[in-house]
Amino acid sequence: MKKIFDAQQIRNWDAYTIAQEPITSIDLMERASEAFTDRLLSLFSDTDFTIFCGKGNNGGDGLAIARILASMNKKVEVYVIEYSAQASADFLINYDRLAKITTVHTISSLKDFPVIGQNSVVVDAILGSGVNRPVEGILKDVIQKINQSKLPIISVDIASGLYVSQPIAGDNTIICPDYTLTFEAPKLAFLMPQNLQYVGEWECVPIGLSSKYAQNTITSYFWTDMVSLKKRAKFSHKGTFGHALLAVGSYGSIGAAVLSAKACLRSGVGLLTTYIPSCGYQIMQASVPEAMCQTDPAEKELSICPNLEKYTVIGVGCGLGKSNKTKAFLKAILQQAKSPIVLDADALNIIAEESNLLELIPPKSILTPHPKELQRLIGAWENDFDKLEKVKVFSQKYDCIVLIKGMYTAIVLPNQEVYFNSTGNAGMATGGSGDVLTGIITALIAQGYSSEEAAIIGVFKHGEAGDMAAQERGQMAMLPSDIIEKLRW
Ligand SMILES: NC(=O)C1=CN([C@@H]2O[C@H](COP(=O)(O)OP(=O)(O)OC[C@H]3O[C@@H](n4cnc5c(N)ncnc54)[C@H](O)[C@@H]3O)[C@@H](O)[C@H]2O)[C@@H](O)CC1
Ligand SMILES: [K+]
Repeated sequence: MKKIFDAQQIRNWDAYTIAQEPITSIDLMERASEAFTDRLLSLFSDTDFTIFCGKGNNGGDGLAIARILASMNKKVEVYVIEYSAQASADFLINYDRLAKITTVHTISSLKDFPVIGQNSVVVDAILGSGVNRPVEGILKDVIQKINQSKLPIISVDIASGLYVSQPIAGDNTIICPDYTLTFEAPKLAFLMPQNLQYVGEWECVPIGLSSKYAQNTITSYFWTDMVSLKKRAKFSHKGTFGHALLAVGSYGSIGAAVLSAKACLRSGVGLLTTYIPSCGYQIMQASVPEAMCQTDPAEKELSICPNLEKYTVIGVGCGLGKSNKTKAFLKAILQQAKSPIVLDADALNIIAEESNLLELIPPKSILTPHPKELQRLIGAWENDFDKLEKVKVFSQKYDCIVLIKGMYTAIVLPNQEVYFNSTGNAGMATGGSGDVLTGIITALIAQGYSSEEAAIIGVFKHGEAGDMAAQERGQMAMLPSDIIEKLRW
């Protein structure tokens, strides 16, 4: 798990490391530039490099990277953009160091913009995490020219012009990189779908910033790049791992019920009962013999709430449909459930239509909407940051955990913490993936994980299994049932 910091916290992290390690700021810049260059060369070993530098510390990095590349006999052209009379102290030191070994060009107007060789990659070291306003004048012109170059662009730390943790206005001019190699930790901006073109592929390059600072600094944003599981006790029996009820399915959607049940069983649940419309009985018994099966008196839909007393946790929603009988069934479930439940798909659509049901959701329940379902619950949003804020308000108001599903699924907790998930791929954007996730999360709660843990771990393992399935089959061919097959705990 990594913490995600805002621009001010990043500055403080830098300063703390300089004071506590101790290391001079110019040496920290050198360390960052060496780490960047290492990774750059593993991506592009046979190319030339054209480096555009601003005059802050991001530009200072660019100059140091140029010097390191030149010292390795790489062909490097360096351009400093003259948008300001001021420059940072470390920029100036690196300028002098570089000017001793090579020519440093300047760009004062567009006529200074070079013709870049076709074998070159462009390194964007114009503005970094210090950007605080839209670019104008020569900066804007150069960024536009670079974006038009059609050459691979690698941004140092963050694309020039992109804010670390705030939305950008529609007309901002920003570098559109192929790669961002960012220092130490992810930036919130990278995780917002609207910024995709301003990030490209991204990865963190460790530069040894203080781990103590990271531990002691409070943030509400986290990056889940690993999870830890509880050890399964040796002397255990099926009762140790809970008894889950999955109330799922309707005529034509028994497949959703089957997927959620299989995923639940593959995720360590002790006992599973599926509660389905009677039309699904044979299908369920034949395809999931490990699960007990109880049927609703109605043939094609769920209509009556079963006795919930013996269950550790209830997952409800996959393939449910929205008939009036099912609406009444859901209301009864919400009224009778005594502990958190997992709500998916049509359970959420019904709640969105009948907002009086919101108050009935048991505290710490988990809601797993896809984007359309989310919009029905919280209304439209202006941008991804606004969406996040609206979900946070909703989560706190109804004391529930809400997933914003998609690339980097965000798990929003009632305490306002947000966990962005690192696993998963576009091959999972297909009907049935959500049913698998519901099964996984339900199983984790049955085994005694808190709702928060179950959501974070479940989303991570779901994505991890999806990545393995994609590796084997390719994103287009993989099925939700492949995700289940790839689950490993
Ligand atoms: N934070 C860290 O841990 C480290 C940071 N380093 C580098 O330092 C960068 C941050 O350096 P700085 O804080 O100097 O930030 P920048 O290099 O982003 O430059 C900020 C400067 O540009 C000005 N500026 C901001 N927006 C502008 C705009 N739209 N048009 C014109 N001028 C604008 C600001 O007033 C400020 O003077 C990082 O992105 C990274 O590349 C590295 O050297 C290593 C360590
Ligand atoms: K940059």
